[in-house]
Amino acid sequence: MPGRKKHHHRNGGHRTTTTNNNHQKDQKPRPAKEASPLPEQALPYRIEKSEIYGRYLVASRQLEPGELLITEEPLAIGPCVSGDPVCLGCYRPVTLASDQYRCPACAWPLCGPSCSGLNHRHGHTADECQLYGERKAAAGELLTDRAGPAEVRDLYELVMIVRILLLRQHDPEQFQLIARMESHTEERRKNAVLWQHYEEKVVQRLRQDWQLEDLPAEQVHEVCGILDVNCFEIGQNGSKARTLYPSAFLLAHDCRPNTAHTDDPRSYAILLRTSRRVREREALTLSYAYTLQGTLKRRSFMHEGKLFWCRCERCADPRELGSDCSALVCSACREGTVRALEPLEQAGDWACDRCPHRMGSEDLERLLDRINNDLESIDVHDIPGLEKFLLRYRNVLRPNHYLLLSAKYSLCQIYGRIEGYLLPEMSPEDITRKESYCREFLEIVDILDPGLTRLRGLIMYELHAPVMVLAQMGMQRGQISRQEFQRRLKEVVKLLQTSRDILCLEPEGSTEHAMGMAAADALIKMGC
Ligand SMILES: C[S@@+](CC[C@H](N)C(=O)[O-])C[C@H]1O[C@@H](n2cnc3c(N)ncnc32)[C@H](O)[C@@H]1O
Repeated sequence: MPGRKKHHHRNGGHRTTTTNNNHQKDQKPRPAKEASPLPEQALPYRIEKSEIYGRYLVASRQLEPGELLITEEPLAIGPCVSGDPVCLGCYRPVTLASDQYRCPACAWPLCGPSCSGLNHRHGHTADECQLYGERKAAAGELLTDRAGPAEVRDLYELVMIVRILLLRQHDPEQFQLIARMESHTEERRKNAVLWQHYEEKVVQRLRQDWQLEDLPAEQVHEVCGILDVNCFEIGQNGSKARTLYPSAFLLAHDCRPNTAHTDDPRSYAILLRTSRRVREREALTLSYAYTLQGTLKRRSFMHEGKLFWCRCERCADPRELGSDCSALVCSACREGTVRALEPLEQAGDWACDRCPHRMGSEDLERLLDRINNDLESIDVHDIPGLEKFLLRYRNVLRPNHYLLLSAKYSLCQIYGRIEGYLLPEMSPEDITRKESYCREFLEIVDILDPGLTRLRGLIMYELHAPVMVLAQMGMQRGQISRQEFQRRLKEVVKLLQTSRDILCLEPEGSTEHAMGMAAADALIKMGC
């Protein structure tokens, strides 16, 4: 699957938000109007409330893996907050060059005059275009190739906020569904840096530069909070957007969740399924953070954006449920393993299990940031670069460390798929390398993201090819017995069947669904 730009730990995951409307919270929560058309008593979940989670969903009966729980279109959608400009209609990348097509009325870049998102409620609407057109000098016209990434980011950040504020007048019912979400406004107000950022970049900008003086500052801050706490990051086939969904926002977070979600590339609807069996009354959970990140990073991400400290089983375990994906090699004795002493103490020390060496969490964070920057500077298609990265840090990080796994995941995907490394021209050593990276990665995904999850489906699909090719080579060269060949073939069939079953759950038109179909084809060709 060439074309991925970022390493795995930067991808995937979910983002969510909140509201501070206590009067609304006290009402009996009801599924939103766009939620499943099933009558309330037939829904596979119900809404509960707790001191810790606030509102959250629990299974109303035992649920089997792969059950579709929620499918609903977004209440609001907009570009992600990043320095990368996208089309306001379909969220695919655009440039800011002078020859980039732009909306004739408001001057924001678009992919082209026939973009499917033009005049569409999930894209660039006439209401938004009119407002931006009136503020051309404060918005669209600033988006040129002279604009730096921070300027571009600041302008794109405004889009979804403005879209939600426009709903106030144009669709008050829809706006109310968003306003009932958690915003954590009071806690956010106490964070001076965060509050100031939104005050300057959003509130003042909209009220002064955009001359929207009538916008109440409080309401704008509320919307910013709702977005930070409840947004999902979605996208297929190159498009990237953030969305608010009417019911899916209610799911609580867990770092080893029991649901998985994907989105329809045409309607942007979320499809949320159980990834494994869920007992009646068990909380339905998804991961707000990137599954393949270490505890320190996941917890600080959730604390900064979602305003809570995660205390799930994985976060509480220094070995992260046996995955050890935050473990380091001891820099003093070179033999022991360094792990958090008290993982739920964010500022607590990390210690070696063999010698008295200790490390403060701030030093550790600095070290991890440095290694992360190193990884990010390597192109995801640069096989020698990624291999060197693995060598450079093998005496610093344990093999399952999330930063090494991230590089290994990129390698799993590109070995066998790019020029110079296509399977027929790869050496048996390189094919074996692809196989072992896939196996190492799968072992960890089986622990941290088990069941019917996209990551498992993708990695199993990647693994079937080297197992098959090496089995054929071994047989041709007389290196393995017929019995061993049959055993390996059986594994290939199992891998293809599971990846087909997982990836065919992805929406039609997505790359993953196409891979699921390729797995199904391969099985037919093998007579299975
Ligand atoms: C997307 S909202 C979920 C719905 C929210 N509980 C509500 O009542 O609107 C995310 C918020 O739920 C709470 N939350 C979700 N998962 C949690 C967890 N594992 N531990 C503590 N709080 C959690 C936090 O307040 C978080 O900011």
